[in-house]
Amino acid sequence: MTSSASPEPVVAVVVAAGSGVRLGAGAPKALREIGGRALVAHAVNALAAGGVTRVVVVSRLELADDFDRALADATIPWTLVGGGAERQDSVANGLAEVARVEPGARHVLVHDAARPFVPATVVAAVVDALRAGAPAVIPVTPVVDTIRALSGGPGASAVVDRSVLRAVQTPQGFDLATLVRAHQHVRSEGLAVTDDAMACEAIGAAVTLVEGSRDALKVTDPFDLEIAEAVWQRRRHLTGETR
Ligand SMILES: Nc1ccn([C@@H]2O[C@H](COP(=O)(O)OP(=O)(O)OP(=O)(O)O)[C@@H](O)[C@H]2O)c(=O)n1
Ligand SMILES: C[C@](O)(CO)[C@H](O)COP(=O)(O)O
Repeated sequence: MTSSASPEPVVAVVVAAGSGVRLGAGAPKALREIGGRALVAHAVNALAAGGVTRVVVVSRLELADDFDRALADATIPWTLVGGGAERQDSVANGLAEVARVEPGARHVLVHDAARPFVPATVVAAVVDALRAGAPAVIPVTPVVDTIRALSGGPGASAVVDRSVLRAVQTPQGFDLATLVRAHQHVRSEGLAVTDDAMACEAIGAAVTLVEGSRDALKVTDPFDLEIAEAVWQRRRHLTGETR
């Protein structure tokens, strides 16, 4: 007799509560539109295409009505919670909501709304590695430029071996209990982390790397928005999607 149990839910926290300072004046970054759809909606749909079944979107609550409209036709269920002063605080708020809406979840992804076009294959690779038992999984891409580290006096620098460097992306995937414990540790120790894998490493969890994609670029400044538009145009012509 084979089990017909449905696969376990895969929940994601989508962090969208940043100020978008580097992007400059205009609509909040997560609500900027490409192809008539907000970046946060593209990000949620990208996660759904990779197997995510529910999302908790962490936003600036004063923008809740705008997020409701932006996510009205999202392809999976979502709930909205308020963000915090730093990205790690927003993640912590999202994790608290995950415990409320999906109490049985064992795994969680954390994704930047600022990475709207992560390919489904990358999302699926993160989920697969989690299901294979990894406590923390991050997508990474090679570094393509020659890199120098600033060192010593003014103008001093030294080349760094780029073959051992990787650029880290999201969605990052975690054993949920591990990530919750990691964020408790970060908060109690007053640590600042720029991603959630750092938090898990701080409590000794091993971090597994999977192949990322340049399509998963983070929209940080106006140039990135132009690149993201080009990624969307390419996808639109390949898939015929109109939005
Ligand atoms: N307090 C914060 C800060 C960031 N983020 C989210 O974390 C992701 C990555 O952050 P970043 O690209 O730095 O976005 P911003 O912080 O908005 O950008 P900036 O630093 O230019 O203000 C974004 O989706 C952003 O919305 C968040 O939810 N809460
Ligand atoms: C989480 C992240 O996208 C991984 O590269 C990155 O650390 C976010 O940094 P930001 O300064 O909050 O954009």
